[in-house]
Amino acid sequence: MNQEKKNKKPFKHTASAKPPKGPALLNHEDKAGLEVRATAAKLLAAVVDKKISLDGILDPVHGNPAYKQLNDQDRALTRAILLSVLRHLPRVEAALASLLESPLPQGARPLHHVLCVAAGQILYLDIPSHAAVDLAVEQANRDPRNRRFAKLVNAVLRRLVREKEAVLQQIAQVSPVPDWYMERLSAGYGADSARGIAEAQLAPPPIDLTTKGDPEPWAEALGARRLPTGSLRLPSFEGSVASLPGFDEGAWWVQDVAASIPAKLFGDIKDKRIADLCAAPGGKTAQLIAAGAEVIAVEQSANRMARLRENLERLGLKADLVQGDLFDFSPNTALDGVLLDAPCSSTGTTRRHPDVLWTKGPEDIAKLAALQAKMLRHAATLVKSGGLIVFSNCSLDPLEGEDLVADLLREDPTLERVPVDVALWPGLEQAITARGEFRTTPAMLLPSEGFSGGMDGFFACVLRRR
Ligand SMILES: C[S@@+](CC[C@H](N)C(=O)[O-])C[C@H]1O[C@@H](n2cnc3c(N)ncnc32)[C@H](O)[C@@H]1O
Repeated sequence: MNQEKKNKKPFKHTASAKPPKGPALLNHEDKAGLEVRATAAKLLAAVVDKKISLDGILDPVHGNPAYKQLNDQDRALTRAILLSVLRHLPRVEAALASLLESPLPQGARPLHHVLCVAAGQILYLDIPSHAAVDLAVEQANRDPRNRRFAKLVNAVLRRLVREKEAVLQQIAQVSPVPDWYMERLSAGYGADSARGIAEAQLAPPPIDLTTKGDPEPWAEALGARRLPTGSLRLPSFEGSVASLPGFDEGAWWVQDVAASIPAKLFGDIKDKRIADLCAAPGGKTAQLIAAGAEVIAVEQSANRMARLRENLERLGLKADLVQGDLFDFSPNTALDGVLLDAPCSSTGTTRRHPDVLWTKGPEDIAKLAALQAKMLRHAATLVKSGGLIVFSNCSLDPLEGEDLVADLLREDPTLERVPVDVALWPGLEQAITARGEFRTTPAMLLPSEGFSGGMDGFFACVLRRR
């Protein structure tokens, strides 16, 4: 018993264990593997220490140079490692802490990142553990800042490999999200639901499609699951969606099931004039056009407007495109409807963007909520009497949704809420609040045979100008 306890002692920073490999001549595969891990550690630092968004870093054109110089296969591996580490970061850190006798020295962030990248692979990815350990030790050896810790890296990671199952059980008790975020989730949803949402967002999201016309034939052609909104969920799939039937002919586009809800809230919009004020990359614009509306798509970013244009071209859909700030947009005649799918903290999309929880904080949420309230006030001036305003975003925070709308309705008596009719949304009753607003979370939509569950966190509601 004593002996066993002794063996389980956490490692000191000076721990001596099996000597790590010194700098050695690496074969081609090892070299590539090392480059991937070094890049992953560097990019992890950019996200958690410099608060740079992963989308920007991994952009194939404007992204990080170290990432851009990798081949496609190595980029995919780097991305998979980063997503996995960021998704599970509090638990990865807890696993490492349980194996260390004392915390790493304050300035040892490069070492922290090397260890996290390796531990994330060992715990959560289907990558041979010995490769993760050997490459991390080699990485430490090659970096003068980390060299003196190479033995520690070797010892800690080897023990993590040996004790993986026990460690996984132990860290399952640790909150999977940062404390600030768990506090906000708990305040908004109650402790139990908050925990459910935090666990649900650990699952990588499935791919959902919205079809231009009848989804039924495409459900069959793609072997997809039909969701309550009419969206299609692909079975587990690796590769490019561009290779699937229907892509080239523009029969569908990728859109999370939750993101497909706001545009549907207008009801029948055939021949109505609707402005989509935050339009790119255009998923909701496409839905509005496909439903028969005459659409004006407003988008501030030139790059994102170019993407929207490309997307509409592939889909064979036409809108009036206005590139500019929505605050400068005022059409000659009042509109039948306006969709404001506003820029937000994106906390509802952490299944695919786990970096959000490390690059954003409560102060960003407050700032974004204030901007959205200003946008919504402007949006409301653009519709005629009786016209509808659909407001939505992909945040889970009530400050950016329920609270903001309640404040606006209190201050502007010319607006009223049009409650969503639960009877029209069979299968999604759980997502409609007592006030008649949509509130989806990653913990909603149960899995069915062969298909995963879940949906992005979204807020959506309908307002009418009296
Ligand atoms: C959440 S995204 C919209 C997603 C889009 N509705 C869709 O379904 O594909 C928000 C968009 O608003 C744009 N945006 C932000 N501020 C804006 C402004 N002041 N005027 C117009 N567009 C803006 C951003 O560039 C971004 O493309």
